[in-house]
Amino acid sequence: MRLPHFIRANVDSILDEWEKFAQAFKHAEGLDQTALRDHARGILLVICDDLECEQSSSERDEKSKGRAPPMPAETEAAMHGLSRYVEGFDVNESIAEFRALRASVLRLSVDSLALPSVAADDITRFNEAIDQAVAESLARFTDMKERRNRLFEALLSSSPDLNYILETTGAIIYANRAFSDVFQKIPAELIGNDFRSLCKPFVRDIERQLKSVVATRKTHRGEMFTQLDGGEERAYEYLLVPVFNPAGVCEAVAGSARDITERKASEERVRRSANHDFLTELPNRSLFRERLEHEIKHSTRTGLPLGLMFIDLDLFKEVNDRLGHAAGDQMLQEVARRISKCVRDTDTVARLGGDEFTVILTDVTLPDHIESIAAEILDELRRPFELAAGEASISCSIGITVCPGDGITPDELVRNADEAMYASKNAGRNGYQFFTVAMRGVGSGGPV
Ligand SMILES: Nc1nc2c(ncn2[C@@H]2O[C@H](COP(=O)(O)OP(=O)(O)OP(=O)(O)O)[C@@H](O)[C@H]2O)c(=O)[nH]1
Repeated sequence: MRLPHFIRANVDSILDEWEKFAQAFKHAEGLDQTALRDHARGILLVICDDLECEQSSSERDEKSKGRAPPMPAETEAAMHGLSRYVEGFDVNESIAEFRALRASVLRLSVDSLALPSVAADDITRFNEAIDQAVAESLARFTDMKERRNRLFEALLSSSPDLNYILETTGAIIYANRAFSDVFQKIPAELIGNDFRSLCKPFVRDIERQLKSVVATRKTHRGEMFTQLDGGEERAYEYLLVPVFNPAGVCEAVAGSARDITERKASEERVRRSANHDFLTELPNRSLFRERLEHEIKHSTRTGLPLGLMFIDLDLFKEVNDRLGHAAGDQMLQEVARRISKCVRDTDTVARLGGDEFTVILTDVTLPDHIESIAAEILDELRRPFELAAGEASISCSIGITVCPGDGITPDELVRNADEAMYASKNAGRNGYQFFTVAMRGVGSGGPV
């Protein structure tokens, strides 16, 4: 009996035997019998057709050297390679399927005593045909794999994010274009380099995080601010992700980093605009309240008094009326600068709105300190203002209260300073007054 006839007559038994083996593959899980068997049956039948054709001695020679005549585009074996790629098989599993198929055919043909009558030539040709099928299947499989690699490479290369893969020791396995651009290299130059040697400014952090990702097997997320390319400082958010081999061992760490400098700057602008006055860039009313509460607690803790000043420009309306609103704005900006110059960085100058400013003086060790700053502010504001629309002069009225002497809550202190400022206006402007109990209820007393 010829081998092709044996295979055709026993194809189901051969496939039953083969299937027991093929089902054990990790990636065969979830595949039904039809999907698993389809190509195996097809491949066997194609081989049978081939064995049944006469073969010249030169064809036999070529085939035995692995040079079969060119096949049509999609042979059954090539389709097998494509399916196995899509189903997620690995190369070894794919090759093992063919070995098992060969073994099943040969063993069953021996067991059923068909062998003595099977022509030796059929066996040789069968082996060659199986080798040919392996080659076709693998060619298609690797073709797909290479294509996928090419596409992933294109995807990663075109990404503006920095993408890279590291050995667990820190050596670079892969770096995309954005990553290598930052270090002013081409990607190939980076392969094999130790990642830590590129990132000197934060080498300790990276070393610690790399170890931790490998040890904990968990993704690490972080943000860093650095001058990676020696230029201006930039902000990055980054991920370090452990990559596991099929045995579950962490074999590499995949990293990506995104430049978030612009986003951070815009968040900072939003944060500032919520807390700062647009015109003068000083803290606004809400930040002033927050700082005052904070400084009262600080004063209670340290036992050092705190001074609060309310400053209102005198007859500011006349500047607006004479030189225009824009000139008034310019004066308010300059007033903010001049007041800020009179105090320490740790003090707070705020604009509550209109022509009203406040100053929180912290850690007042000498009682005279507040008075001398008030005098300095008065002097500063008395100096003429060179505005775009012309020269202008102004003065201001200042009300002062002290914590804990005059009060210990924000509301009390604000009311006191406001009333003292009104007392100063009433006393003829261009001066300062400390709060006294006698002033209570005389000023505007509005809430701040
Ligand atoms: N240019 C400009 N003017 C403002 C702004 N906010 C408020 N003003 C003006 O500031 C002036 C404040 O006037 P008031 O404080 O009521 O009175 P004043 O003229 O300063 O007089 P006294 O406070 O009584 O000394 C008003 O004319 C407002 O229109 C601003 O952002 N820019």
